Order: sequence, then C-alpha cells, then structure tokens
Amino acid sequence: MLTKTIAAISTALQDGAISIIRLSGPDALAIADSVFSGDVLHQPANTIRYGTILKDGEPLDEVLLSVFRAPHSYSGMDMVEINAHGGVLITRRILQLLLSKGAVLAEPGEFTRQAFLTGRIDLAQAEAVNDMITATSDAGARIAVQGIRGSVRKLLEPLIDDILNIIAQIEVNIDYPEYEDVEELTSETLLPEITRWIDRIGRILERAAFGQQVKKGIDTVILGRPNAGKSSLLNALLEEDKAIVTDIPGTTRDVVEGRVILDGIQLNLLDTAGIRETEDTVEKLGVERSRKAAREADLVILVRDPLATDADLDLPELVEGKQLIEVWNKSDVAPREGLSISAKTGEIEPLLQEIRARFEQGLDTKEALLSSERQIGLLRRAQASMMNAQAVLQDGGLPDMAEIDIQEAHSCLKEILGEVHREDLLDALFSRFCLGK
Ligand SMILES: Nc1nc2c(c(=O)[nH]1)N(C=O)[C@@H](CNc1ccc(C(=O)N[C@@H](CCC(=O)O)C(=O)O)cc1)CN2
Ligand SMILES: Nc1nc2c(ncn2[C@@H]2O[C@H](COP(=O)(O)OP(=O)(O)OP(=O)(O)O)[C@@H](O)[C@H]2O)c(=O)[nH]1
Ligand SMILES: [Mg+2]
Repeated sequence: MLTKTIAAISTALQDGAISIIRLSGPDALAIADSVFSGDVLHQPANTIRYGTILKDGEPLDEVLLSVFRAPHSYSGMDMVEINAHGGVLITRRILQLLLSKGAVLAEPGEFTRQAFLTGRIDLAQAEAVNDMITATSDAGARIAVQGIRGSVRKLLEPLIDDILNIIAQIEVNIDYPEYEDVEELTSETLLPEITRWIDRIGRILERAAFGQQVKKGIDTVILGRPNAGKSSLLNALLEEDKAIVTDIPGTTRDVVEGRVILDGIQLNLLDTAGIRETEDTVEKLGVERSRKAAREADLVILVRDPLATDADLDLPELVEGKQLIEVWNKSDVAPREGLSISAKTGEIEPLLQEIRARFEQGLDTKEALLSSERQIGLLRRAQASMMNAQAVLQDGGLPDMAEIDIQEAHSCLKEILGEVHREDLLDALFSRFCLGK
C-alpha cells in the first residue's frame, strides 16, 4: 500500500486564483522532476520554487512547486505540491501529466490515510481533519482543531496505560503466583479500580454527547400552544421573516426549519404547529409532527402565552431526557417572572443567554472532547466490557476471570486511536473524505 505514489487535485474543482495538485509517495520527487523546469531532486525540503510545468518540451503552466521529504510532510512520505493557475482545465492537464508519468490517482482521503499508516497521526486525528472540513460552526471548528492536535490521545492514553498495567499485574500473578516481590492483586483491590474506570469512561461519554451535538448543531424544537408566538420566535432568532405569523391559532401546519449560529454554536431550529386537540385533519397531522420533532430534539424551547386562558402544556413524555427551556412570550404586553421575552419586538436576549449558558459549558475549556460516532461506539463497548469485569468480581470471581473483559475494553480504547484496525473500516472512514485530502 505504501509503495505507490498518489496524485490528486487538492483544491475545489472550479476556477479559482490558484489550484494545488499534490503528489505523495516514494516516487513523488522523481515524477515531479520529470515534468518541472527546475531540479526537484535537489530541491531542499520545505522550500518552494518558481518554474514551468513542461509536457514533451511544451510549457503547460507557470507554477510554484513545494517539496517535503519523508517523514516530515503531511502524509509522512515524500511529497510535492504544485501551485498552478487555478483554472479547472489547466489543473486537470497537470494532473493527467503526473498520472502519465506513473502516479496513481488518489482515492478520497488517501493522503490522510498515508499520514495514518506512516504513523504521523492517529485515527482520531485523521477523523478530526475531516471534521474541520465539514465544520459548520466556530464551536465545531474549535473541537476539530483540538482533535487534529491530538486531544483524543491525550485524553485516553492515561486510561489505556492504567488498564494495561493492571492486565500486566494479573498476568504476573497467574504466571508467578509464588513470586514474593510481586504485589498480589486481589478482587478487593481490583474492584474499586474498575469502578473508577467505568466512571472515567462515563464522564468522557457524557461530554462526548455534548461534542456530538455541537458538531451537528443542536436540534432545537420550538413548542407550545397555538398562538403562543412560536413562529414569531423563529423569525426573531433567524432575524428573518421565514414563517407565517397571524393572530389565527393554528397558523403553522407543517414544520418550518431554520439555522442560526449563536456565539459559534449552531442551532438547527424547527418551528412547529401549536399543540392542541383538534378535529381539523391537516392540523392534526401538524400536531403529530410537532410531537415527533420534540421527541427527536436535543433542546425544546417551550413558549408560554401569558394571555392564554387554556391550561399550560403538560409534556413529560416529549421532553424527557432533553434540555428544556420554558419562556414566557409577549413581555411587551404581559411581562412575567422568570424567562420573559417578546418575540414580536425582538427582545429575546434572556432566552439567548439561557441557551448560551446551557451549551457554552466546556466549550472554551481546553479539556478534550470526543465527537465521532465511531469513537463513541468503541467507548461504549469499552464501558460495557468493564461492567462485565465488575460483575464477575462482584460475583466473587478472581482477577484472572475478569481479565478477558478488561482486555476487551483495552482493545476498544486502542481501536479509537487506530492502534488496532480493520482495513474495511478504514475504507469506510476515509471514503467520506474529500478527494485530494
Ligand atoms: N499547501 C498546503 N496547505 C495545507 C495542508 C497541506 O498539506 N498543504 N494541510 C493539509 O491538508 C494543512 C496543514 N497540515 C499539515 C500538517 C503537517 C504538515 C507537515 O509537513 N508536517 C511535518 C513537518 C512539520 C514541521 O515542519 O514542523 C511533520 O509533522 O513532520 C504539513 C501540513 C492545511 N494547509
Ligand atoms: N404582543 C405580542 N404579540 C405577539 C408576540 N409574539 C407573537 N405575538 C402575536 O401572537 C400571534 C400569534 O403569533 P405566531 O408567532 O403566529 O404564533 P404561533 O405560536 O406560531 O401560532 P401557531 O402557528 O398558530 O401555533 C400573532 O398575532 C403575533 O403577532 C409578542 O411577543 N408580543
Ligand atoms: Mg406558528
């Protein structure tokens, strides 16, 4: 796999000021040398040179060419970057020329895959590179840059080391039970250790759920009685007249979507039909959609109408397990104690502050955050294995009977960093990357 030299266009395929064609692999320098006016083979590492790309002696483009030498490059292999005039046609011609000289067209994410396989980065760092490209909010980008810098390894390595130490101790106890210098490991000493690991993993998982929300945006549903001012609130949050507002209860029938970034945190907003008993077929379907949206939300903003006479909504089953913020609307005519806003006049600052307070926590701390589905799945498996080990010991089992579960947990944690990996899973992971990354 690491014997071929790959090439790809790393900039977007559209006319632009400059485009970059990348080469990576053992023949990168030689292939570049065969098409460049200057001497690439003797060009010092990490330098850029001016020259011409030549095809059969004919000049194709005037370019800048950079050289990186293994292992000090993005991919960890020899690399060349050609900075061309950014037209789609000329960029493609240069790529074709490189392919004709023996380079192989890269697969999506293959430069980053090389970086992983040469050991320059771990798998969590590779995932963070893609997270950076797909980030849609400042908060998402902040988590990604920490990930690129290796935050996941920093977070997990102490735990992995602790577990490995215990495994080693169990094995020594099995192999040399009579050995005097080895401290004997009993279920009594091991059990609290395992409980602590379960807690540690649990805390990481809790924060990971938060990291995941930040990455995809917080699915936020605006819920309430008809006429409470939900659509007005959506419009105020978006600063745009997106949803229809009238004084007729039951105006909103279908779900209306919007997206807003609040201090770097993305809210995926859904305005919904007011919830009430109704015989109207269309409205009924709308109410059902409101309930469904609420069930799938991360955050429910319950809008209360101080002018309404009907009973408040009682939604325990809908909001269970999610963040709930209750606001009184129409503060311009009927201010209330507690969170009180006016969607109509745009005075919604108290609500914004409450949202910030709920979701900002942890964002500016330097503490690392997991956010990938793959990583979280593995972490859950590690936790489940540790719980098995805990149960074995609690049932009076000896440490060596819990070893297999502890080992399983250990291997899940290592898999997060890619220290054990399966080729097909790597294929799936890197296929989500851009071509040329
Ligand atoms: N032109 C260009 N811009 C780019 C990239 C690139 O590959 N090329 N990157 C990627 O897509 C990102 C930068 N990431 C990079 C990460 C590591 C190395 C690198 O050469 N690392 C070596 C040397 C470090 C050093 O000189 O201190 C190393 O880690 O050993 C380069 C780029 C964003 N911008
Ligand atoms: N005075 C005042 N009126 C408001 C406020 N917010 C909304 N309204 C009015 O309340 C009525 C209903 O507003 P909407 O935003 O359509 O209410 P809704 O909750 O979306 O209603 P449905 O879609 O029918 O469920 C409109 O006449 C709005 O102008 C507010 O903050 N103050
Ligand atoms: Mg509405």
